[in-house]
Amino acid sequence: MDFDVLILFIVLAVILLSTLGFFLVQGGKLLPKAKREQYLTQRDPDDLPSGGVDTLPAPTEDRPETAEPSLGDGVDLLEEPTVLEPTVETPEPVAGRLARLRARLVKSNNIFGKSLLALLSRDEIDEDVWEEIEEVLLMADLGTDPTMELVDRLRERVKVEGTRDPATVKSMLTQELTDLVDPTLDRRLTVTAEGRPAVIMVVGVNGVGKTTTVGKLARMLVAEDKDVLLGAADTFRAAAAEQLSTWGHRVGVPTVKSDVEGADPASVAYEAVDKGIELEADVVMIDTAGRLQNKSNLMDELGKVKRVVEKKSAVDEVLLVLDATTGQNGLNQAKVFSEVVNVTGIVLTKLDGTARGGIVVAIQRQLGVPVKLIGLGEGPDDLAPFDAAEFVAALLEDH
Ligand SMILES: Nc1nc2c(ncn2[C@@H]2O[C@H](COP(=O)(O)OP(=O)(O)OP(=O)(O)O)[C@@H](O)[C@H]2O)c(=O)[nH]1
Repeated sequence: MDFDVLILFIVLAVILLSTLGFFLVQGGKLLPKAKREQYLTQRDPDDLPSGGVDTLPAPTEDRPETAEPSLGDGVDLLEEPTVLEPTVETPEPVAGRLARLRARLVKSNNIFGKSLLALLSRDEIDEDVWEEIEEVLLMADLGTDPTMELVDRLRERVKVEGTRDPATVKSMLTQELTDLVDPTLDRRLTVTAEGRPAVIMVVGVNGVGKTTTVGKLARMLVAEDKDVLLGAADTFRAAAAEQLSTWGHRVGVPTVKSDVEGADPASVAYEAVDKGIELEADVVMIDTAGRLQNKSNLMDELGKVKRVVEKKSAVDEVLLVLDATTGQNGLNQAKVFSEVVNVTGIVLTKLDGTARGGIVVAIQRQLGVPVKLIGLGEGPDDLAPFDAAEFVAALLEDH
């Protein structure tokens, strides 16, 4: 009898232990599985791999619980560590930046203004002189139509006013060039949005200065007391995300990035905007990888980045970064990028290294999109809002 009770007891114990074991294993899987499903349903259906770019892997089962469950595996939010606080820099105020940087513009572009002034001050302006004037304007990348228009206007005025005195010539040129550059265009950046962060995407071909521009612009916004968040959607170049977060750290701005090389840029951009909304940032700025405008798969990928972000928030600005030293080639880039992502403003970089300032006019004419910012050096505060009158004054400044 005792033996039977013992057998019964052992059988019951075995059943109890195996049931417990079953639930323990399930319990270990349930939470991550639920999390993974939640993660997958949060992804955009459009957010599929394309052109050799991988989607971010879903969280693995042994992924530790974190305070940021909404971020996919491989996407980190780099909160500014407190140890960096003492080294956080105070960027230069935006007002008066172009005045400080004007010497650079004068140095690189003054030859253009000087030649024009000299030619127009000649005692006699014959056809050869007008041809020379045309040449100077074309060399400065003003573009054919604006050059012809300007020469016609100048011819008319010289005929009517008939004066060669340098001060008058200068004021005439200032007026005509300023009209061409168009002071009436709205060049303000949209950096506020109602009830959500303003979203700025930065696009362009390789090496034009996109990441540098995002970094410099973050500094400008911080100087205006904006809370900024950066999204490193340039997942193609290994060092780009690091480069961007370094810019962010310098002014105490967090960066959302992926630690998976070649991760889906649309995912990173989406997570950045998501995090920006959660943190109630004023502005989210998304850096994208450089891509040639004739690579259709890469241009499609860029379109997708914007579309995926738009599932979360409107995109307020798409800034196309153009390298001023590449001259007319920038026009082709601008055309194609505009078709894909509806460019709202141009950032013209490296104007410190070229006498081709006329490209400002050519681009605006061709695209109907204003130049909003200009880059005048590699330094952290060498980016300035573009101002038509200041720009022309710098072109014609004596020195
Ligand atoms: N002189 C000068 N150099 C600049 C300016 N803006 C950017 N640069 C330099 O241009 C180089 C390329 O800049 P990046 O910001 O890495 O360019 P990117 O477009 O992000 O490059 P990819 O990601 O490879 O496409 C760097 O050496 C910058 O310092 C500028 O206004 N003037």
